[in-house]
Amino acid sequence: MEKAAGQYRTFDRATWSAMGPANGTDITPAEIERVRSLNDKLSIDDVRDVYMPLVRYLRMRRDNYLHTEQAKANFLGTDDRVAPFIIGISGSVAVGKSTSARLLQLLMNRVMPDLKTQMLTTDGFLYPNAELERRGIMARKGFPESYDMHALLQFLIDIKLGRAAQAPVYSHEEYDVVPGQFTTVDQQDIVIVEGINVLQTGGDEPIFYSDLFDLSLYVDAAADDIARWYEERFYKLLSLAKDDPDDYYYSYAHGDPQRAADLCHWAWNEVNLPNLEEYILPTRARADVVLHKRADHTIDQVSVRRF
Ligand SMILES: Nc1ncnc2c1ncn2[C@@H]1O[C@H](COP(=O)(O)OP(=O)(O)O)[C@@H](O)[C@H]1O
Ligand SMILES: CC(C)(COP(=O)(O)O)[C@@H](O)C(=O)NCCC(=O)O
Repeated sequence: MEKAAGQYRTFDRATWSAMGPANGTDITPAEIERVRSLNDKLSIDDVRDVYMPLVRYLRMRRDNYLHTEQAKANFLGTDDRVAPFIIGISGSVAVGKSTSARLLQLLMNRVMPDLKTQMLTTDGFLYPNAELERRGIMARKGFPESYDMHALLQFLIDIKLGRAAQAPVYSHEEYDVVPGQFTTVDQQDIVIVEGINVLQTGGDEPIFYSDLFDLSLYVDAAADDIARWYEERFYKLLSLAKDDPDDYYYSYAHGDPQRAADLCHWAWNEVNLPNLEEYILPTRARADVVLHKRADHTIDQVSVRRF
């Protein structure tokens, strides 16, 4: 699905940055390092020019949501606590969604200390490898059918109903879901959910799972740039894995370099790129805000959806 003509207003970085707060940001280089993913790039200028105006925009949208929900409750005569505001962050594998998600959590907690903001990823809802093997879809990890969409939908519904909700945890090092490990979301005001599938509809479920998101962001870049970032990250991960026998990449880090190169090539060309083209990019036109990255990972354009 291409963006409809006029559907978005696109701002270059200088114009967008003027919408930020006058006093910039007090984020420190150490905090930036803490949220930055391996091989991603993030600077204080990026925080000031792109993310501070974005946090202002998200805050305005959440304030409006709160007013609408309170007005609805008054009209209906209910005294329900306003449900958490759920923000989704989507985009390709290796585009840097996690950096954006962790940074937004940090900034929102800083700018709105009276509100509780939590961030989590959807990869915990991937079926465990044993189940992917049983279904014969091990080479489809990340595609819609590799997620337990029913569980993910129920998780988001529980959050909206104000119940304590538990998300399973995925380990990239083990390349599998970790048995018995969970992240709990309870009584938050804002929940940031990051994953390649957050703008998808959710298969045969009665409600569109994407409808549970109150606002969505899409991190966008040219596929050739993301392919290069994926490869650079792959070799950094390989180097980090060489001293850890439990890491999925350990045997690749020590074996024939061609075997490692083949894995990298296969994972991008046969799994992550087709997934981007067939299932992730087509959802971009539903995002409320699109952050576009250049080849050097810096954001040069911000598009805000008008309708
Ligand atoms: N094999 C791996 N081992 C350790 N960490 C990984 C591995 N693959 C990805 N990651 C990390 O997991 C996070 C999510 O990666 P990914 O799903 O590709 O999305 P994105 O790059 O858009 O955040 C990133 O922080 C990335 O650095
Ligand atoms: C776990 C992933 C599907 C990403 O999931 P996400 O956190 O974006 O929901 C992806 O990182 C992955 O493992 N893809 C399979 C092919 C590969 O090894 O890259």
